[in-house]
Amino acid sequence: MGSIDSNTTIPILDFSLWSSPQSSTTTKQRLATDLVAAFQHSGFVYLTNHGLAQPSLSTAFATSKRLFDLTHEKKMLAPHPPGPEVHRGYSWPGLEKVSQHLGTGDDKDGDRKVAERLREVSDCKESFEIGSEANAAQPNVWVPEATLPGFREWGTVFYWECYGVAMEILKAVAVGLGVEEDEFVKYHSGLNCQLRLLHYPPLLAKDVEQGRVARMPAHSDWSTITMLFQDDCGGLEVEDPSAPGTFVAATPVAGACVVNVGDLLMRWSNDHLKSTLHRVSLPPLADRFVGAQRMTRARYSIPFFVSADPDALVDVLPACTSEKNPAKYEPITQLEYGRMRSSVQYQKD
Ligand SMILES: O=C(O)CCC(=O)C(=O)O
Ligand SMILES: [Fe+2]
Repeated sequence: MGSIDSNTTIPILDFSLWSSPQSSTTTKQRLATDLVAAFQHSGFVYLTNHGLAQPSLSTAFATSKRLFDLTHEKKMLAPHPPGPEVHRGYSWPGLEKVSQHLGTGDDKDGDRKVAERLREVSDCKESFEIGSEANAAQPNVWVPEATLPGFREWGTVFYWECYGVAMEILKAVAVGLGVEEDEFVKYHSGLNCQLRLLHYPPLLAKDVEQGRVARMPAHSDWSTITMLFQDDCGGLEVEDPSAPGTFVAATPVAGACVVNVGDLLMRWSNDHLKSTLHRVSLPPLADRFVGAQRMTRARYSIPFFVSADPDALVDVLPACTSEKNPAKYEPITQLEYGRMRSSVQYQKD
């Protein structure tokens, strides 16, 4: 499981140094260099003044709560379609893990036992996935308007707000790597990003302490980058790439967006930028467990996965290679890459 090292910090950068119209070229360049350095060393950064206004974020969290407060039956009016192809709509607690485990097919008895065990821990998280309305391959699955008025409109507008900020971040990454500002943006029309609402319901402290439940196990993201908004609960932990097995608490920083490198950008940059393992564990403070049946508090988070267009050809940037460090990867389209990753995911454990 590894230990937690709270002394190691994830850098905090003021993104207005990049995006403000008053910023000089030198200031922008410095921010871009610092951003790339953070992505190179930790794979994670906090951005303050990222450009998403506080009222918009407050509305996003309030909307997420309105959604998850609906009854199970109402949320199930927008179910995540079965199978690995389409990631849209509502995933009820336990679905994602169970379907991963049941996908292997070659050890039915083992699969069943794992699934049963996971059902016992089924309250670990629920999620709702939203994409671009233009993405015909991944059609959105909406809760009916009468059930959750305004949800569809909010989701559509917020998706594009996140996209706008993401493109500024990708421009800064490009400049920090010494390539054309639009090097990544040109492959990200916004068609293929994914907005996820996450709710981690309260857990019984003793179940957690005895290791029967987890919130989200360690993983890396498949995206180019991920932007993550989290409430003040805490629990996100990030592996220190220089000390594998050591996880650092990504403590909530008020108003900041956590941004991390995904696997696709790691490949694009010839492993120069790190797609770091991260997980959601328990809120760290003892005072968040209260009462006789001590429970952890609930947690809400909102990741926005910034993904390249399906036909984007992801080829290692020459700027990230040298004679001593040639390209480690063949060119691959985002679509092929995604397929390769989901087939591996469905085979493993
Ligand atoms: O909830 C969080 O803070 C992290 C979520 C996450 O890592 C993911 O959805 O990939
Ligand atoms: Fe993640």
